[in-house]
Amino acid sequence: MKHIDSAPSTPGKFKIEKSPYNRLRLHSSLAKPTFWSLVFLGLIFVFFYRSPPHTTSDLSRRSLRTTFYRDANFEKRVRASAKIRSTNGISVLVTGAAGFVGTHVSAALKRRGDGVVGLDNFNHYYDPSLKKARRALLQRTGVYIVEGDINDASLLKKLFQLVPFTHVMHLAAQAGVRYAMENPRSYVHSNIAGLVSLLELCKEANPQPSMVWASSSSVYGLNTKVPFSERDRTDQPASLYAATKKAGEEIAHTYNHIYGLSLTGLRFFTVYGPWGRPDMAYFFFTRDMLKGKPIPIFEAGNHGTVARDFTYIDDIVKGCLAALDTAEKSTGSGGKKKGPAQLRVYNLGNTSPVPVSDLVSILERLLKVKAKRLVMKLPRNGDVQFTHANISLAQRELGYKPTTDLQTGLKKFTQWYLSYYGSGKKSAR
Ligand SMILES: O=C(O)[C@H]1O[C@H](OP(=O)(O)OP(=O)(O)OC[C@H]2O[C@@H](n3ccc(=O)[nH]c3=O)[C@H](O)[C@@H]2O)[C@H](O)[C@@H](O)[C@H]1O
Repeated sequence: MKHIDSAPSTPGKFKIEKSPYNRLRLHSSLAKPTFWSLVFLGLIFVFFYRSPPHTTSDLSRRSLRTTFYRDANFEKRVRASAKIRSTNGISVLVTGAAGFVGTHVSAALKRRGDGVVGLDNFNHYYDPSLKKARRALLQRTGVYIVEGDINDASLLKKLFQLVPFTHVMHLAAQAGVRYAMENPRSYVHSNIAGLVSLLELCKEANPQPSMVWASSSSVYGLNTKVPFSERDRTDQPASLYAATKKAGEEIAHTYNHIYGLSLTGLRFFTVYGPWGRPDMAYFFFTRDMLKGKPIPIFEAGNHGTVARDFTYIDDIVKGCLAALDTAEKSTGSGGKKKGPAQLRVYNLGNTSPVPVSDLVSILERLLKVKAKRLVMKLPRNGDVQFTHANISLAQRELGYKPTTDLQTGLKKFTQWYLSYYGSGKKSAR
């Protein structure tokens, strides 16, 4: 898997002794604060203003990005994609539309006659050819995906000028709990800076759209009270990914409070299914089992079971659409709040956790191969031992009712996997 950002920028590696400024510091007490101010400003620059991809091709793509949307064809495509074809239909900007959940949600909205415009930066966190294949799939249903980043304020502004979106389905994010230790800045870039960039546009828009966005089951972190309820504590994240999603929930509170934006966060529980994410365990277990490679299965201390409340994509899509359909209008306009607005958070899980070893047994039966199980200790890099959703709030307020068990869902996934990659030669990266 290629990484978004391989440029080293670890502040700990900053070798202050070798700096020429060091000598100046010894000779002038006046220079001391200046030197440290420079170091401080430098660090701020490195952490907050440098966007993750920095290759030459990325830079040229960025300059293209700022101009391509002045093209009349671009405007025509966006408007056509945003066209509402049903009575009471809504007009939705879907961020992360070439992602796993984004593709399924966009297709479902389009199918029922809503206007949908996609936005995706097609980054290289996992194989972008899968994202392009999802884009082709959506193109056939009439959904156009604009290639761009949620941090690109002028692009967002342009899209809001072209289409008075009633709703934003915000699914663009840096996902994955373990990768956060490799590339922490990409999480800040997408899940915090990107979210704020989008909320800034939403708050300025007239009319303001209602936003539904992807939070995560990982916000429950080290919480041990099961099943996880929205009322439980979420102040002990076990990964930076979880921390950025939790920060997103607090940021949502602020924009709701100050600007009257209607905001709904959905805590997804380990979503799986066809067209899924190759970085997730069920996906790469399938790939590696078919190749005869060993698969690492985590267990907690004292041979404790590691389990997940795996949730099938179609159930998640129903939850997303229900959240959009029950979202009240934002109350502000042009950056001004006119009254209190809706602020919601829901668990979208399956309510039946399954041990990871059972998931592997199901895959063995479906793929007709014996897994080479490599049982190992749960690494301390962000994983939690189990997740289990209490979904009564979503049931009551969204009519959310998951109907797909893991066996059925994985059957659909493996059928898709084998038809997309074949059983061996062309396998997922
Ligand atoms: O609900 C979420 O909010 C998150 O769900 C997903 O995270 P997780 O639930 O951790 O899924 P995933 O990596 O597939 O690991 C599944 C299981 O396999 C175990 N696991 C994993 C890797 C491995 O090599 N071995 C192993 O046993 C592992 O310990 C775990 O028990 C999304 O990736 C994340 O973006 C976020 O959306």
